[in-house]
Amino acid sequence: MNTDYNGKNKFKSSNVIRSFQYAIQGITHTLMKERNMQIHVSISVIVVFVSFILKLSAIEWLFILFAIGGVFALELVNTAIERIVDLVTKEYHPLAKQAKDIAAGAAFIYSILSVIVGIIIFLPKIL
Ligand SMILES: Nc1ncnc2c1ncn2[C@@H]1O[C@H](COP(=O)(O)OP(=O)(O)OP(=O)(O)O)[C@@H](O)[C@H]1O
Repeated sequence: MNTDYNGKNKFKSSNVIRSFQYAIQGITHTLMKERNMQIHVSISVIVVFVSFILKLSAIEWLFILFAIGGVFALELVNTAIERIVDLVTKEYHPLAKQAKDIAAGAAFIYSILSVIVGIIIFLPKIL
């Protein structure tokens, strides 16, 4: 294990800027490799564009931004869990399936919630 007696990782960054760079690397990797993330980004661009056109209120913008940010964040966590599972085993294992499916379930629930938020905000304006 790459940890000392304090549980610190020997790869741990001591530099805040470098930590941000690693986070951006993680986001970029997910954007390049995960189809779901690419779909989220495409939909988010359209949603933000429509939000500007429809001149949302500040509260409506907050809901939209939390919906978009939450979906991105959960997709990143979901991808991280997929990577860890694949690191641990390439063989079929029921716990590997549970871990991946539960993480996917979390992302799915937030996506559904975001769609509902979108319907509540946009539908009355469009009708
Ligand atoms: N090692 C494994 N053991 C058992 N089941 C697995 C294992 N790896 C993946 N699975 C299952 O196979 C299915 C497909 O998994 P996969 O890793 O391709 O992710 P996914 O659900 O297609 O997500 P994404 O499209 O985001 O990559 C899921 O139900 C997952 O739980």
